[in-house]
Amino acid sequence: MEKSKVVILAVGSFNPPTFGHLRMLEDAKNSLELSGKEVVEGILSPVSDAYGKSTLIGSNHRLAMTEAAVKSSDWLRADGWECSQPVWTTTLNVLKHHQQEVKIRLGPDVEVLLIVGGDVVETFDKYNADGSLVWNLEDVQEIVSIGLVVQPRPGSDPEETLKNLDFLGWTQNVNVIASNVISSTSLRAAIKEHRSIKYTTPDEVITYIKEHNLYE
Ligand SMILES: Nc1ncnc2c1ncn2[C@@H]1O[C@H](COP(=O)(O)OP(=O)(O)OP(=O)(O)O)[C@@H](O)[C@H]1O
Ligand SMILES: NC(=O)c1ccc[n+]([C@@H]2O[C@H](COP(=O)(O)O)[C@@H](O)[C@H]2O)c1
Repeated sequence: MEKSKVVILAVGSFNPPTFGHLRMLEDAKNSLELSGKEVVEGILSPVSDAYGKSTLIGSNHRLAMTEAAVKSSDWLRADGWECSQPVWTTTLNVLKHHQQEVKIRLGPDVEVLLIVGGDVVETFDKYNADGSLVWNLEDVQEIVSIGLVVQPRPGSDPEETLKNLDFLGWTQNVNVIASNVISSTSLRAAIKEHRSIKYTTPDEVITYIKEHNLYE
């Protein structure tokens, strides 16, 4: 049977992009592929300057750095649509934009899944200073019904937030993957199981390991 094809979308500041962002995407790809899906692309979408976070540097720099960050990847790409918008776009609408674009470019059956770190999930039920919710819960519900992948981060407990939201009856559709812990043991295990170790160690080390068939 043909595997279902998916694209993973990561939104955020990328101010600057880090190995943490890139590992999050590699881990999500590994996890989705273990569950029988084919991951055809990963998109990193820097937020527009109009998001208004005081620490944000210009999106021209954040997009250029994100493009540089994915240069050595054969499946990740930076996308400038969101940051070229003059107004801030909600994450649901960024997701919908890519759903439409991917259907045209890669085919009508290719799904787009959002990936976020645990810290973002923790903001799902939080309020802004003006008393409004940070996220519209209907947006979160729609994102989750499409399919959400979460990677916990140190100090975040996304499962607790999801449990609190579970009265809404839809959070079972969230795929919480293992957090990103880098150790030599975890790299040896990943190599044995044919999972990616990219962005855990320099590319030169990965090439050496491959050339010498180490840890197989
Ligand atoms: N090390 C990491 N592990 C898992 N997810 C991560 C990691 N670093 C970033 N992310 C996730 O990547 C997405 C984009 O994050 P963003 O660019 O806002 O980075 P950030 O590290 O949270 O930035 P800042 O420190 O400026 O708030 C978010 O979903 C965030 O949770
Ligand atoms: N309601 C929403 O759609 C919503 C709310 C807060 C953050 N976000 C997104 O989450 C990402 C991370 O934002 P923060 O760096 O503020 O956590 C950004 O891409 C931002 O656009 C979306």
